[in-house]
Amino acid sequence: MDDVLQNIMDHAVAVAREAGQVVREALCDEKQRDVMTKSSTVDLVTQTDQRVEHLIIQSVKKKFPTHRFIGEESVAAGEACVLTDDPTWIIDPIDGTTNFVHSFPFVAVSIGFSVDKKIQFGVVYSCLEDKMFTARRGKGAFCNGEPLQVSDQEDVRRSIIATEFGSNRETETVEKIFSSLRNILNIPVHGVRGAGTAAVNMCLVASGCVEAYYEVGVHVWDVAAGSVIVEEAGGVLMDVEGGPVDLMSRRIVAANNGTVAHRIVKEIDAFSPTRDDGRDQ
Ligand SMILES: O=P(O)(O)OC[C@@]1(O)O[C@H](CO)[C@@H](O)[C@@H]1O
Ligand SMILES: [Mg+2]
Ligand SMILES: [Mg+2]
Repeated sequence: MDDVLQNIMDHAVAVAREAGQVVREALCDEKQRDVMTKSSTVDLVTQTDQRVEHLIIQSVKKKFPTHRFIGEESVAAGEACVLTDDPTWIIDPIDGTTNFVHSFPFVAVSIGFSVDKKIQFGVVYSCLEDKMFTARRGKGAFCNGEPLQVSDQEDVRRSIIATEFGSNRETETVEKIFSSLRNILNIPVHGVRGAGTAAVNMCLVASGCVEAYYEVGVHVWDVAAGSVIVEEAGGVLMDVEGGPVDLMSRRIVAANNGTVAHRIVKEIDAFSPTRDDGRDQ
């Protein structure tokens, strides 16, 4: 299985690079950034998202015809979002579509690969920075081939915390997001940041320049690849209420260590969006 998995991962890296090239080219063409909307007027999608997901899935199907897929835009088009024990590619063709539309320079192709419902490897290609983040379970995390290591900071007061505001603008949700943010700022922490993509935020944790990232409202395709990259860089994952993380729950804390993660959890005003797999929370 070892060599087989490496072969699959090599293909993921190659197709992520190819997809990133398409995204970079599309950035120069207004038409390919024309905006459509999904769950809300600020949940954006472009034909480039759809084109890139199609490219990745077709390329994988040719080489690995029995594998399954969970792709953001396929799910938006009505496909089921179900994780089975079968080999499954979990794809966000463009993580940071809003950034892409505005040429804000953090845009990633995110590919996680799961077997037995466990993420085996993750590939995040931050294509405008030309940074290829990779991690295979048990084999370490890398950026452009250089090993990654989380920050050794234990004191949340000396930390940078990353989060996002998401695309749900219902009053109650916005209130909760700001309540968590206020609590965390008031700890106080050195700063709060957000790249506009969950995948890149997680790679920033893995790289050691951000101590923790948390968000309620992410989807499995935003965080599948990043989850193994964080863990392989020495970090930890947990639910926003401190229990074990569940990638379908749309809630995540990714941190450099348990001390920082648990401290952040204390300040999060948690809520439970509808799960990606439609099961009860
Ligand atoms: O829609 P996209 O561009 O793939 O996802 C981007 C994003 O909005 O999704 C997450 C919330 O769903 C955020 O972390 C992130 O900023
Ligand atoms: Mg995304
Ligand atoms: Mg996306």
